[in-house]
Amino acid sequence: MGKTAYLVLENGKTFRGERFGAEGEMTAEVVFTTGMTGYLETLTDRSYYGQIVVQTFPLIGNYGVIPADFESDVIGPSAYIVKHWCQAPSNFRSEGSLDTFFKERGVIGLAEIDTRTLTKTIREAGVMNGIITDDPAGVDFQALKGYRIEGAVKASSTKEQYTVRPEGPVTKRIALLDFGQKENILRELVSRGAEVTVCPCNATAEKIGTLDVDGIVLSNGPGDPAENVEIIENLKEICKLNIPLFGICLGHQLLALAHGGRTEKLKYGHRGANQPVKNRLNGRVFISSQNHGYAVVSESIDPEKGEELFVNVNDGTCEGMRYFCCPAFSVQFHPEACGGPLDTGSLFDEFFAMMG
Ligand SMILES: NC(=O)CC[C@H](N)C(=O)O
Repeated sequence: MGKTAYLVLENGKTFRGERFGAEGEMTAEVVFTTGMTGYLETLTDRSYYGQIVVQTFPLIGNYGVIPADFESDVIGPSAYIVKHWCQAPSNFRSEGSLDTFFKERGVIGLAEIDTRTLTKTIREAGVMNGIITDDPAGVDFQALKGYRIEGAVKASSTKEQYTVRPEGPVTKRIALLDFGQKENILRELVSRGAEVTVCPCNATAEKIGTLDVDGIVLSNGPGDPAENVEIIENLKEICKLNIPLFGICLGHQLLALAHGGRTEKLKYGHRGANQPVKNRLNGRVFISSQNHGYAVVSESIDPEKGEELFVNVNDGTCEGMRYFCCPAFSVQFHPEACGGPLDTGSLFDEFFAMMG
């Protein structure tokens, strides 16, 4: 049995649990994901920077730790909450248990939490901050309420530009702006024969112009999209290069902001592997993998500049845009999946077709 620790939410609600992984205290925004599998992809997704992730699926860790499934070389979430964690994982690819993995990486895990009640609380009251602590009576609620995720993209992006080449012949050259990218975006591009130059988040139009690329991809990433003022200004110039552009998740949000649009924070976001999205051009519905707390307000974009391409079937929020003023389209969900369904992977093919 692990040592007792607590999750205290900013509304005062307290949940008792048992520690695994690293010791210590952690304050962050508490969000839930409904993915039944794919916990390794979730744990290594840097878009969870500054967040404590709650898994609604009650048993996590049963297939152990499989590095080949990682979406980055760091743990994205600040801490991790589950109902049960599996102490005897079994899988031919497994290289260890969650407990050891968390201890090695200094990440706090909390198990035996009533994740159903916790999820309902967040769903009804909206996303809020929380602290994992051994001393629930000593929580400073003012500090807890004041916690904000800041500087997340800069902290997550690569500092140095680097290039990844395909094994076979190079079909296209792509610049990938790394805002905290998931590795599978890179894999999807390289597997289609692209030579991909991964650029730091603040790469300018001038810099991208010198790379002589056929296309530009804007990656996913953490935090409030509107906070990235410098990147949004750069994107306005990048759009003027008139090179085909594909934005994913944070990339989609930043592209909308660069087109004069607005983003809003959703009550509790979309995180999981079964979010239905509808293509407004042909009415087809796809099941998608998602992890976002903000959404583009599609009406805030000048209809002369762009239109909504995908909409969420559950709540009607914007899931994709296409633009008329430059060769660009973007999606809020994850066509690269990992975890989750591969239904929308063909969007990478559409992007390659766009590059000619
Ligand atoms: N996965 C992402 O790119 C997330 C985008 C943004 N940080 C949000 O929460 O909405």
